[in-house]
Amino acid sequence: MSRHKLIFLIIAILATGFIATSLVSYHVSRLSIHNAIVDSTLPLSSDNIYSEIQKDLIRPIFISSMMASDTFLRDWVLDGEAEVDKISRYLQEVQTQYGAFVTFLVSDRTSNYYYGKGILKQVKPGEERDVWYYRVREMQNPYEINVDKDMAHADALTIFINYRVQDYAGQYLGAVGVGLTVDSVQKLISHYQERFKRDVYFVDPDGVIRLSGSKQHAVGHSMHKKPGLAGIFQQVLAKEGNHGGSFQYEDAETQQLVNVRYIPELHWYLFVGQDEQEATSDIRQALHINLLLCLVITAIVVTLTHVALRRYQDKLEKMATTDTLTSLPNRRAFDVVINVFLNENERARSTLAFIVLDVDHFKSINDRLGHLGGDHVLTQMARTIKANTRAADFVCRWGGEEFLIVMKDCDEHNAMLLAEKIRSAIEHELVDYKGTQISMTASLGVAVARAGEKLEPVLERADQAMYAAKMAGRNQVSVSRA
Ligand SMILES: Nc1nc2c(ncn2[C@@H]2O[C@H](COP(=O)(O)OP(=O)(O)OP(=O)(O)O)[C@@H](O)[C@H]2O)c(=O)[nH]1
Repeated sequence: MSRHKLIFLIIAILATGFIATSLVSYHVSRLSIHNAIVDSTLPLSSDNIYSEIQKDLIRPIFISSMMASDTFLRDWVLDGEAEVDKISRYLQEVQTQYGAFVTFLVSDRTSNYYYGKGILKQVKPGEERDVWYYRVREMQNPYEINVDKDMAHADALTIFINYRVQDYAGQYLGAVGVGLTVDSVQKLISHYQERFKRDVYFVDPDGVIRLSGSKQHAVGHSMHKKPGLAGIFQQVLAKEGNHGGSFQYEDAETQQLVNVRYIPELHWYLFVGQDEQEATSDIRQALHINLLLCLVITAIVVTLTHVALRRYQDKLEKMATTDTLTSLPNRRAFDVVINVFLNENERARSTLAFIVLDVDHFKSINDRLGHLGGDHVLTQMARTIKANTRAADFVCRWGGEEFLIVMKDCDEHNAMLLAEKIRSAIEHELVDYKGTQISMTASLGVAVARAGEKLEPVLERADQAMYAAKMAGRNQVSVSRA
């Protein structure tokens, strides 16, 4: 497998592994957040809001019950409702004492609606605004909670506790009670909205939003005009017992989760919603960081692998093309570079010279010093040749005790000069081996490549020249003339 293919495979394996694990963990976290919101977070918020509302309503119920059983109030009605001042002062007093928004009394006998400032009006059976009174009059329960507009306070939306008043014999006398502004509920909604980043709003059975802390679900908007919510509202209404539940819908391409609960005291539905996208923004950020880390890790692994492979390959190439004894390039290295030399030579229309060098009587050196001694002499010989050639010349170990020198841009005359220089250097050098001084000679054959001449013939000529030098008595240079 090529290095590039291997690196591509590593990238593919790492990227697939990293992306798969990141995506799987993202989806698992998202699912668990989704389930947590649907199963516990939203129902819990809804429970909390509901219990806060109930808590807020207990005090006014208690005040209303106290008023309904008050002997002064009942006696005043039974005594013919004389001196309106007295009852309005009473109502005013209760209002300031207990911090109620409004206090009222409706007498069944006179139909008068009393409040802190006197008589507000008279209730009438056909009046839409007075429907509540006739409902209270007929009801079995001692009180009801009703959300309505308060006429005494410019039709402000008010939560009324309507308590039945009876005389000492249990005969119905009228209705009494207090009203609370919906401000406290509104504050509660805003508090939840800000603290838990949830949409909190109340919807009446007609689908109109009555109280809201959410900008998207403003007061007065209708559920039926909201594409995702309309269906949910229908489902809630269709459910038996008005129990509500958890739902989800798409809104402006984001997934919305909502919990709906019926608040019997208000006859409204409490909606607590959450944008799933917003709730999962942290894990989405974590996914992006994960993917970025994966990218960085993949890049590091790939770079390290590339560098390691490159070094290993270079080392292998060097090992394959270097002679281990002399550290000179070997014949394989010659095969690689010679084509480059030949091409360059042809392009430059220059001359390429070859020198084949063979150590004289090397067998006898081996015999005398042993094989290791022979190796030592060969290593030394390589150094001497290298020391007497230019950096641009190519020197390699050609075979056993044979060396080849290739010189670019070199004519026969210069090749002969160099060969002679090397021969002389070898002749005058004494190699020390374990205290024994060894002198050597070498025979060299020179051949210069003719224009267009192939490699084999010129090498053969250099070889023949070297043999000629041997034949002529060794320790000399011979040239093969083309
Ligand atoms: N120590 C050592 N000996 C080698 C190596 N390679 C070849 N030889 C020996 O070099 C010797 C070459 O001997 P011959 O080819 O007979 O030639 P020669 O003794 O040099 O005689 P002429 O070339 O005729 O001057 C052989 O005995 C080889 O075994 C090597 O790497 N190390």
